Amino acid sequence: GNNLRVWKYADLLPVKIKPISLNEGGTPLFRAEYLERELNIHRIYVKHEGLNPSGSFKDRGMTVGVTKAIELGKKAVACASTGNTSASLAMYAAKANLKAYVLLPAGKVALGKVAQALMHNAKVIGIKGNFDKALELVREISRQENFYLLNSVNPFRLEGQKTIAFEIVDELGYVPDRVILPVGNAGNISAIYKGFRELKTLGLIDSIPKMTGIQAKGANPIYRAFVESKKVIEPVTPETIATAIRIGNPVNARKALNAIYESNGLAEEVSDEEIISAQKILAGKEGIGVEPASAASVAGLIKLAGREIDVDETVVCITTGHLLKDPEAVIRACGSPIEVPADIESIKSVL
Ligand SMILES: Cc1ncc(COP(=O)(O)O)c(/C=C/C(=O)C(=O)O)c1O
Repeated sequence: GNNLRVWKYADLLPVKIKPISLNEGGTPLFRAEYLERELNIHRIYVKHEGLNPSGSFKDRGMTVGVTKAIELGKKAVACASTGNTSASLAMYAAKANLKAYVLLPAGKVALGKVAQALMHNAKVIGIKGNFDKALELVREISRQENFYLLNSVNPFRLEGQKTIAFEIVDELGYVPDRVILPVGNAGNISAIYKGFRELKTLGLIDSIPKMTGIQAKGANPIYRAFVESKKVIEPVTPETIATAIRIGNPVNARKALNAIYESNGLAEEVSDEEIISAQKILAGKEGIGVEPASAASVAGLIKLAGREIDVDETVVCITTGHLLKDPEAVIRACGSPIEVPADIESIKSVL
């Protein structure tokens, strides 16, 4: 079997059979020393979920969700996706010998994610519409075709993702003051909050971190609801280079706003420029390579430092996806490599 990681917490996961597992979870909690110095904040950790088998945190939800599909005798699984859910679904469905169907917003999914969904043998369908439309369609198609729907409307996805909270407490040995993460469909912030709430109910911890959700300025319905202290959102037409969180009508908005309010947390928005700047700092100064949407958590940290975040806080930023997911975004941000004649002089002229 696997070396336990997510399934170390099997007693808190709603699955009876042997799990479909690819060694998901157990991701590192890196100390962000450059950012601590720059922002003058006591402790900053980065939990790099890009180091999961498919390169994103989605694997935690899929190991539980796909195992549940087997338990329920399903023959096919499906999802709509901005990319990472589809990559993870395809990978776990392959392991489980299940048919996988994914709907993607055509032309708006990072190349690495499409490559994964294709090679892991999913039926990959691009629709001429946004993620929100794709989700609406895949819910109807799954009903008609009896596919097991594995978007985060499926509670078993959130059960797996709550293990992020368990690992943070296990690794730190205490509860951090704040957890900062990017928010798109808002499943992850809801799941992590649930994890902390369960630990508190079990008497294993006595405080809960301030859940701090970061959205792209162009896809910010939860941020807008938060600033107006609302419990429901107004959908927006999403636009951001952080295509993983290019979502206008998050299905878990109510749970996410509840998590933010109950934990005395907050929501913040960051521009595409702030996201790319944070992506470069993480890679160039901390050695942590993430895709644009993941860097939103650190862009939010930078924006909130000195304003909402106290200097003596211990903060955990969740970076949700690996840099390799979106190589084209890197070329756009850094430019292409310089090309020179193959001789010493030419090389020395550009060092
Ligand atoms: C890298 C990355 N960072 C953050 C998010 C936001 O998490 P949620 O707020 O739980 O949605 C996603 C989400 C991706 C999808 O929604 C999908 O793959 O369909 C992501 O891939």
